Amino acid sequence: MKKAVHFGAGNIGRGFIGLLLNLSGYEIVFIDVDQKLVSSINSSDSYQVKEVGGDSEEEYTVDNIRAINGTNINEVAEEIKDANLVTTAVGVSNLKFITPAVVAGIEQRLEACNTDYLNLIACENAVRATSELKEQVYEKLDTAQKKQVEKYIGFPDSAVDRIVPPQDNGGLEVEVEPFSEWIVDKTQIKGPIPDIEGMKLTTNLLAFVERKIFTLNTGHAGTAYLGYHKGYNYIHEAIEDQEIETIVKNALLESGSSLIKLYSFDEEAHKQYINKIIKRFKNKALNNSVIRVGRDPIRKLGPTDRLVKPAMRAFENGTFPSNLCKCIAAGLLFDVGEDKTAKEIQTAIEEQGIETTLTEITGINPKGDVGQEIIKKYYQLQESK
Ligand SMILES: NC(=O)C1=CN([C@@H]2O[C@H](COP(=O)(O)OP(=O)(O)OC[C@H]3O[C@@H](n4cnc5c(N)ncnc54)[C@H](O)[C@@H]3O)[C@@H](O)[C@H]2O)C=CC1
Ligand SMILES: O=P(O)(O)OC[C@H]1O[C@](O)(CO)[C@@H](O)[C@@H]1O
Repeated sequence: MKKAVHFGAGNIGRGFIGLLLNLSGYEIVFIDVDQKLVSSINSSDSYQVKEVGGDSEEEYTVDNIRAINGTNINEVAEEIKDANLVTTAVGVSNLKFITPAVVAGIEQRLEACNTDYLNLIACENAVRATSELKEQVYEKLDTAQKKQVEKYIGFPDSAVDRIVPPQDNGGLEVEVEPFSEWIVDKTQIKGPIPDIEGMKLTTNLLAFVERKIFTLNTGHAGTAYLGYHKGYNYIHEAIEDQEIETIVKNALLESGSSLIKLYSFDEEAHKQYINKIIKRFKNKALNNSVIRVGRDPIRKLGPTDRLVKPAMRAFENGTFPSNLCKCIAAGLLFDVGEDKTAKEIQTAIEEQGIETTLTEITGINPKGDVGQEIIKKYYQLQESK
């Protein structure tokens, strides 16, 4: 049986990548730092994945699973030594923490003269997350090792699209939306293409990953921040608010204006793509909380992330991003007490004011047209609270 080592046994790990690997006949070794989760996987033969909120609600059993605590680097390396595939869904900022185990696993393969091809695919919400992991891994390898790795080990980038909210059942079962899309860069795969059900291949990954992140994630973050501001608990409630739906839809059209130009997308097809995403946000069965979707606003309001990058691109391409500016302004007002970076933003605003904070978080010049618009919207939203 083929073996996949998957880092991150959370929502996407169990509810999407784990499911596809199981459907494709892989044994899955989950690596996680949450010991409770590790023990729970090891004491279960299987778990259920349920599609909710669609026309047909499929249910799947994922079996052939076991788990290892990610802090046991040697044990993880032993598994990578003879694995057929390595995948991750740990959160892009955690990739640096799995690098030591990945490097140790690669070293073990090299020492064992294992020349079977291996591909490592990061399934994270970021443009070129696998390339980021590859860079971190390469920093730790010497020239001879890198030469071998270049021959046998691929680091394909990918785009992952499936909404899987946090689960509150206390077990391993995961409820997911029916839609899913996993697109992998074919040009970066080493050796034969892994046969994975539901994994699509492309030679133009950047177009797909940017289309996904600067539409779905842009819209999700905007809905979360505007929804939180208006006192909604869930994404589906927020997007049913006509005012929020209009702002989010227009923000996606602003973002889309550059995507259409950059990647020659068909304008009508892109509008349909936006409409379908807004419909997915309306899935009541997911109970996706605005606090979770908006989590970590410092990352989500970063210069290359889902709101600021499309806003600046739209502006540079001649579309004024007033709706994206409103979403960014709402993000700066996301004062969720238990969210570490939301708190940091609020403290920065209190201590040094909105202008300096805006530049620090987003890289946007507060005196420029976009900066001025965000600040104006920030004060308007603050007053309307
Ligand atoms: N949930 C969703 O709807 C989607 C999530 N994503 C992306 O997938 C990734 C994972 O997201 P979720 O599954 O929602 O998060 P999650 O928080 O449910 O799962 C992440 C898991 O990774 C584990 N983890 C963290 N650091 C680790 C480490 N150093 N070693 C091993 N395990 C570690 C955590 O303990 C947790 O179990 C993120 O990059 C997210 O942006 C992408 C598309 C959709
Ligand atoms: O980006 P994060 O904080 O990991 O959150 C998970 C993400 O998963 C999604 O729900 C679906 O891709 C996003 O909208 C959300 O931002």
